[in-house]
This record gives sequence, C-alpha cells and structure tokens, in this order.
Amino acid sequence: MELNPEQAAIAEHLHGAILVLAPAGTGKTRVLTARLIQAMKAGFQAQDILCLTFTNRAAQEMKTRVRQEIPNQAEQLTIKTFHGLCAWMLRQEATAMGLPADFTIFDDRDCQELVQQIFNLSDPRDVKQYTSELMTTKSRGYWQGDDGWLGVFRGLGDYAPQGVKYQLALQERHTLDFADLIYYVRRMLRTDPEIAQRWQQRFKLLQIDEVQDTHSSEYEIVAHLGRGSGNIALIGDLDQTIFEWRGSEPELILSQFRQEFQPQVYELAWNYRATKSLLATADQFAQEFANRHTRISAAPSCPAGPPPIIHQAPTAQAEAQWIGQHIQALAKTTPNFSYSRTTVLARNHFRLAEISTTLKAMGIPCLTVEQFEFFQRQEVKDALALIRLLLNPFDTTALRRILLQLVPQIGLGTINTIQKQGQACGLWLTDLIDLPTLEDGDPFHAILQAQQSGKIIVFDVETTGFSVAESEVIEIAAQRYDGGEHTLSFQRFITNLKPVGETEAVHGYSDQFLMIRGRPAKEVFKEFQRFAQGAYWVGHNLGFDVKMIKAHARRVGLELNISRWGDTLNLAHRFVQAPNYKLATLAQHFHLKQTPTHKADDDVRTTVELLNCLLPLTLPGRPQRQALIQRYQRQFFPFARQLSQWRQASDQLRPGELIRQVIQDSGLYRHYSSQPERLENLDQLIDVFTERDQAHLHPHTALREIIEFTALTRNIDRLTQAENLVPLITVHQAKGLEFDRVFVAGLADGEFPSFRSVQEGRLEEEKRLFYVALTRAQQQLFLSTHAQDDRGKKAPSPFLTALA
Ligand SMILES: Nc1ncnc2c1ncn2[C@@H]1O[C@H](COP(=O)(O)OP(=O)(O)OP(=O)(O)O)[C@@H](O)[C@H]1O
Repeated sequence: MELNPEQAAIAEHLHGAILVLAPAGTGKTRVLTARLIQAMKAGFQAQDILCLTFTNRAAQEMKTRVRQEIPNQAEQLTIKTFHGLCAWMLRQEATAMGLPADFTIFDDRDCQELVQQIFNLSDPRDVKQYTSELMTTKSRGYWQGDDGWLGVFRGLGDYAPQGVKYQLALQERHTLDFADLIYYVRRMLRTDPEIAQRWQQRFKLLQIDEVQDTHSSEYEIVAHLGRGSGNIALIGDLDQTIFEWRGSEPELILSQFRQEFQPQVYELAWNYRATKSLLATADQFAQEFANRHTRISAAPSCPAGPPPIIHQAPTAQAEAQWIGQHIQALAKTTPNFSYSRTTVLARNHFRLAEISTTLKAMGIPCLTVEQFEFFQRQEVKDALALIRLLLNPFDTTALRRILLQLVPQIGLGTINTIQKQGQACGLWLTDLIDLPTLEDGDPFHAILQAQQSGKIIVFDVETTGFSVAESEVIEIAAQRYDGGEHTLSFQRFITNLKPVGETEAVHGYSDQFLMIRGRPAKEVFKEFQRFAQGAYWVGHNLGFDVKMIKAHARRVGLELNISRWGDTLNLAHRFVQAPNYKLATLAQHFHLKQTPTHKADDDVRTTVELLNCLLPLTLPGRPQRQALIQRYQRQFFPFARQLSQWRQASDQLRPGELIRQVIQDSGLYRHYSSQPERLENLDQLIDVFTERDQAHLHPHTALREIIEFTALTRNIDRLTQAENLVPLITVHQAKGLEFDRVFVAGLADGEFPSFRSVQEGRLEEEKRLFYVALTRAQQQLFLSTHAQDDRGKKAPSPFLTALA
C-alpha cells in the first residue's frame, strides 16, 4: 500500500500516543490499515491489537485489506465498532456483572416497541424521541448512589419511573440495548478493579477512527483500555463532526486525550480523493464555518476535473427525473460505467424515497432505503424473532411479535391479560411457551417438588472461555440441597487439553495446577453424572454453563442428560428488587453467611443459601399462576411443542439449515404467499445465515454470532460495491465513503440545512454535514434542488448560494 512520507511516519509510529487530525480524503483510513500491517510486521501480536471503526462495513473492509497482506493473522485482530467491542467484552464478563451470559441485543426498533408499550405512546415521533432520550440518558448516566436505576434515569424528570420500568423489562427479557452495552462496560470498569485491570492489560496497541463522532462515555472506555500500554492512536477530522446531535463531544475528548496521554500530533495535507475543481468547491464552502479546523489541498497527482453542476428543477419530481436522466446519460457515455460508483445523497429519508420511486420507474438499478433496512423488514423480523426465541427463551418482545403474527388463536387481549396479571404473581408470558411449565401448571412446580424430596443439586463450573465449541470445563463443584441442613458435596478439577491462557486471571487455575490436581474430563463427567442422578439442577446464571458442560461432555463421548434446570438469577429477577443480580449483591441483599469468591465451591455454597431465601418467595403467587396457566395452556401448547422441536434441532443443525426449517415449519411462507418480494427476502435471509455461518463454531455459538450481527448491523453496512446498483443514502450514512459521482439532492432551504436543526441551534453541524457530502465525490458532483412542492415555493439552500 503506497504511502506518502507523512502517512508513512504515522504508520511507523507505533509506540506511545498519537493524534491525527486531517481533512477529508487525506488517507486516514488508508494509514490506519497500513499501521495495523506495520504493527504486526514490527512484532505486535494480532490478538493484542484493537482497532475501532465507526461502521461494521469499515471494520470488514479493513480486515479484508489486512488479510490480503498478512493472511493468517488477520482473523486474530480485534477490529470492531464501539458497540461490537462492548458486546464482546460483556459476553466474557457477564457472570461477574450479574448479566445473563446468553443475553441478546435489542435493535432500535425493538427498543421503540418496548418504549411505546411502557410509556403508552401512540405517535411514532414521540416514540422515537422518548427512546432517544432514554438512550442518551443511560449512556451518559452512571449510578453512584443507592437509588439504582432511578438514579441513572433521574435526568428524565417525571418519566424516571418509566425509565426504570423499561430497564426492568430488558432485564426480564435477558436483552441489552445499545446504550446498555456502553453503560455496563463503563460500570464494570469503574466498579470492579480486578476486571478493570485485566482489560487494561488486554491490548498492546489501540487505534480509534472517526474520533470526532465519539461520545465521552465511549472515550472513557477507550482511554481505560489504552492506559495499560499507552500505545494509542486517535484519528479524525473535526470539520466532519456530524453526530453532536446524538451526543458526540469531540473537543472535550481531545482535550482530555491531550492532557492525559500527551500525544504526538500529526497532520495530513494532501487530498488524494477528488479533482482539483471539486476540492476548490469544498474549500470554498468550508470558509463558511464559524470555526474551521483544517485546510484542504489537492495532491499534485489530482486531475483538474469539471466544476460541480448545479441545477434547480421546477418540482421535486422534475428534480428526480433530472438526476435519473444524468445517470442514464453517464451510463451510456462512460466506459466501464458502474452504477454502484454513483450515489444519490440527501438530508432525509423522505427525499430518498421519492427519488428512488422515480429512478426505479426510469429503469435505473438502485438500492433504496428500504433495501438497506433489510433486517428491519417485517417478514425478516418475524423470522429473526423465531430464532431469537430459540436462543433466548425470555425474549418477550420476540414472542409477542410471533404470537400476534403467526398464532391466530392468541390475540393482543390474551397477551396483555397474561402480562398484567402475571406481574403480580411472578408469571412471565414466556412461561407459556415452556412445555414443562404447561404440563406442570406452574413454572416452579418441579423445583418445589424436588426441594420437598431433597432432590436438588446446586452446581457451578469454571471454564477456560466462552466458546461452546472450544472452551473447556476445568472445575465442577456441586452440592445436594435438602433445605440447607445436610449436604453432600462434589468438587473435581479437570485436566485441560488446551492452555488456559488469559482465563487464568479469571479462575486462578494455572495449567500446571490443573495438570497436578485435574483428572480426565470423561471420568469427572461420569462421576458427576452419578452424583447428580435423578436430581433437579440449579445454579446461578447458568444458562451458559449448561451449554458448556453439555458440549464438553459430548466432545469426550458422553451425553449428559440435563433437560430441566433452574436458575436463581431467574428467580431473583422475578421476586427481588436489587440494584443488580450478581451473586455477591444478592448475598448482601439477603444477608447470607457465605459470600461468593469466584471459586466454584464457595459460589455453590452461596447459591444454596440464596435458593433457601428465594424458594419461599414463589409460594404466595402460586394459585394465581396456576389459574392463569390453566386458563390459557391449550392455546399455547401447539406453539410450545413446535418451539421445543426446533430447540432440539438447533443443537445439530447449522444456522442456514435451522432457519430454513423454522421458516418452513412456522408457516411464514404461507403467511406471505401473496407477496413475492417478502418471500424473496426470507430466502435472502436464509442465504445470510448460510454465508455468515462460522463452521468451526458450535451451532449455537454460530447462531448467536449471526443474530448479534443482525442487531448490531447498521443500514449502511449492507452497501456492497458488488451489486451494481446506485445507492440512495443519507449524508450521515455516507460518512467515510467515496464515489466516482455524487448527486446531492433536495438542496432547498428548510430541508438542507434542516429546519429543525437550525431551530435547535445546530446550523454549524448542518454546514459540516454538507461539507461531508461535497467531499464524497472523486470525479463529478451534481447539486440539485426544486423551486416548488405541494406546500408552496421553496428557496434554494443557503449552502448553494454560498457556492455561487
Ligand atoms: N498516498 C496515497 N497515494 C494515492 N492515493 C491515496 C494515498 N492516500 C490515500 N489515497 C486515496 O485517497 C482516497 C481517500 O483516502 P481515505 O479514504 O483513506 O481518506 P480519509 O482521510 O479516511 O477520508 P474521509 O475523512 O473523507 O473519510 C482513497 O481513495 C485512497 O485510496
């Protein structure tokens, strides 16, 4: 990869802190990629490097480029978005944080649906606004006092109690929203010194792209991770700050970074992206900024190029046609014309939707806003909800969706009654899709019965990681529980086959210790099976442990029969209001004698005591729960049976095969049989699941990774150059991208700059947004507007006037 001397100096500066602030098109992304390669050549291990990008698409592109140069190491690099990084960290630390280890992630729409229910809203604009406020408050907030979530949501004023309700609903569903990802990581790093220190030592080299759009809570995490090695690079362009409305605080972050890390500052002067003429236009416009940070200069190799074409059409329809005609002409006259190298940008989705209708009618292949939102499409969301429910049996939001769409005998009235009446007695809607619960008539029937006959075993395991296919169980501790009096205990170490590596810091057992004290896995599993024979298994936050122990036993040729088990985390979620659900917090809440220590046998003793406190809490609501189940069980049985069959299949089938079967059996094809486009999308979804399957992972882990991808992925991540279609995208989405030809449409006053942003005092950010639009073009730029729409005359944008 060719670099100029300034770029090369940055790529080679690997030790210590650096700050690169440089204008659009000067090769920041190129340098970051080159720097990763350089670091590995200089001896940094790929697994010690962290690179944060703004989109999954950018992360993917960077990985692909590194792979071309250093094929066998690229996979070990951690190149992620902020949310991807946090999800990955929390997955590893979930148990210590009192979060369910099998949590799933809610996308924006799921959050909005929940907000709509909890805040009882009808106007979609209100739903969006409330959701956004909730998220901002949470990702900024930190809870210091004893008032728990109420403290976090204090900023919401009178609505704080609803904020708490929303949070409890997430908790019940074993899901985290995007703001939770940031929130929990910050809390973890602030409150758990052991974990904080471990993470501080985790990476030896860090680089963060697009720093201008980073929140200070995100910076807090990055700064923490960077403090260990001090090798941290921040890169960005203050003139392209376009997310302050969503809470980014670039000036504050940079001043903190300068103060703490004393970075060497680099600048990049030459723009390699565009023609001299287009750069002169961008430069002219940037003079409008109240506070300009960088100067833009054309690299000597840049061609002169034509000036931008500016056009005012009489109507919006005529403007769209003008764009279409130009694209058609370009396609005819340009050798090797590629539709995907031409884009239409606009300030809002409405304008793009209008233009896409016209372009489609003119036969121009284009990728519309709707197509970008693939994972949000109704039929796709239906199929994803089914899979989510397989992975996470507590996902009430997914269940509500499925019941309303696919189970005709269950309507909103039934769902609301169960949820409302269930709240008072500890019954959840998701209990009604659990076959054993339907058969027993109460979710706690089996555990209460096992308690009476002294047939509960409480257990805990230590493992070498969180990969179901690869990690090993290295310790099992268990106690037979008979009401707390007489206990028979079990405790064994297992010799590991692969080195424990970094996980030693978590469980404290070295390879050497396990070699001396451990025994072969198969022997230990067999003994444990004998010990636990006929008992009901219980543990704290053990959804993940059960998967691990089953998978490990299967690898050594043993089928462990753990069909039913109970979780004290689940009991606590239903019957205890605690600031969090870590074992230690609950031990404190109930004043238990035994406190947990992270050692499996101590934790088992604590869990036994905890169970003693929790089981009596299930008794008062028992008659109401039984009555509710009896009333509705017939309606739920067929779906519960179906789900149980899929769940069994999910242990064996690869994700692509599983989703195909689920889509077929669920009746989704039938449901959408009259809408071929939706059927096509379902088939496309099967393709996504097949393509993204990582064959080396356990089917469950692979499935979870894909579901996480569908939640974390942003619209723009689906933009691929391979499909030869003109992408129609908002300017915000175009950040970091480049195209041969760019059309910026809807440049009317009130639309761009947006009326609302100007009203709210964000004209400067609108200017920067327009600057981002101008700097996406490599060869040609078309700026257009219209003189009139349904509501009357429209003046050209002042941004256009500034270019005249
Ligand atoms: N030294 C170089 N020689 C030739 N081309 C270069 C050089 N450096 C960068 N480029 C090209 O210039 C273009 C812009 O580079 P890149 O996308 O890395 O810039 P950037 O600073 O990240 O831009 P932005 O801030 O707008 O996202 C790309 O097409 C890249 O390949």
